[in-house]
Amino acid sequence: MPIKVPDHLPAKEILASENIFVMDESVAYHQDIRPLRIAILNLMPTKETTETQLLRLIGNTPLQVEIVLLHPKTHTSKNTSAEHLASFYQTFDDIADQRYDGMIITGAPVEQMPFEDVNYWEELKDIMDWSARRVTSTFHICWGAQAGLYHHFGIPKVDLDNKLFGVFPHTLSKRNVPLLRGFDEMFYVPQSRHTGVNREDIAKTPELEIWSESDEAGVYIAATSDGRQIFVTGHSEYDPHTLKWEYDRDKAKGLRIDVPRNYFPSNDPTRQPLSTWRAHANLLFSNWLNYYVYQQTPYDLGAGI
Ligand SMILES: CC(=O)SCCNC(=O)CCNC(=O)[C@H](O)C(C)(C)COP(=O)(O)OP(=O)(O)OC[C@H]1O[C@@H](n2cnc3c(N)ncnc32)[C@H](O)[C@@H]1OP(=O)(O)O
Ligand SMILES: N[C@@H](CCO)C(=O)O
Repeated sequence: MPIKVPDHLPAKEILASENIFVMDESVAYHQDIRPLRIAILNLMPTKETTETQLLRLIGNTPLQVEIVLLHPKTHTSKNTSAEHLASFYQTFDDIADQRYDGMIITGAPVEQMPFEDVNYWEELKDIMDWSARRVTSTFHICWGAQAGLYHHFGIPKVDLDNKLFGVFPHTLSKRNVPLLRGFDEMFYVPQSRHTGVNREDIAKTPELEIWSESDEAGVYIAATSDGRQIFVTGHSEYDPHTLKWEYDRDKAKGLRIDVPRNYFPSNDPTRQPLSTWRAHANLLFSNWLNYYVYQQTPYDLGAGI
């Protein structure tokens, strides 16, 4: 939450230059409070795991948040039961006439096929177009970020020579960005993908800025300068054991898979991995909810965006 200070206090300028959020008394006086409405488009096959991971991070805020879970109606889920979807999920048709304060579009294990071969691609394009008009800020994760960069800006995804798999050091590429408030100069992020997006393609797109990247893992966060569209290539939401689960799964299937980098103590897969990214993940989501959703969204959603 912001620090509220008298309008002309000298410290205000210093704190603002340090990327600390300071709010004028006059703004604070006029700020109304209501629960935030967040839609999560869950494209993962492991839906219940992803729900838990995202809700854990979204729940780490003093703000009240109302969640609607969405799944694509043009895809029949193999790994999630129809009962679970019927009990807890809606589809885009149910909410298309509404506005939301925030939206999260998750990753999906379809990165190695062309976007157009994904059976819910047409539906996803409609949802992404709607999000640009009707959602204050949309947070895209991994394949969701690749899909958003491709659909909104024509940026292609590219195959990597080897799966990018492990926990990698990342740095800040732009200072004074509210999403990165409180971040360390270097922080860790799990990455688990066979594809990526070329830095040059993002850098030459006038609407986009690069906010964080990694020597080994490439661009981590790109966004429109107003933060209404945020694209995050890694999986900060992953639990401590998620990469181990993916590694064991692929080993059991006889697939060629390297030990995830910088993950197991001494790179020994028989040892228990430790989370080194949880603090940054919590900060990333609480900054997004606060600065790009709560502080930006109109009190009366019907009247705004
Ligand atoms: C790059 C990123 O975004 S990383 C995020 C993705 N990561 C993950 O999904 C990790 C967890 N997933 C997994 O471990 C595996 O997908 C498993 C174990 C759940 C299932 O694997 P498999 O049995 O090999 O594949 P399966 O045939 O069930 O398809 C897996 C998923 O791919 C997706 N998929 C496959 N083909 C298509 C297609 N043509 N169109 C759309 N989705 C497709 C679906 O989401 C499907 O699962 P769902 O029907 O339950 O939604
Ligand atoms: N993180 C995913 C990548 C596949 O898209 C997995 O390992 O299943």
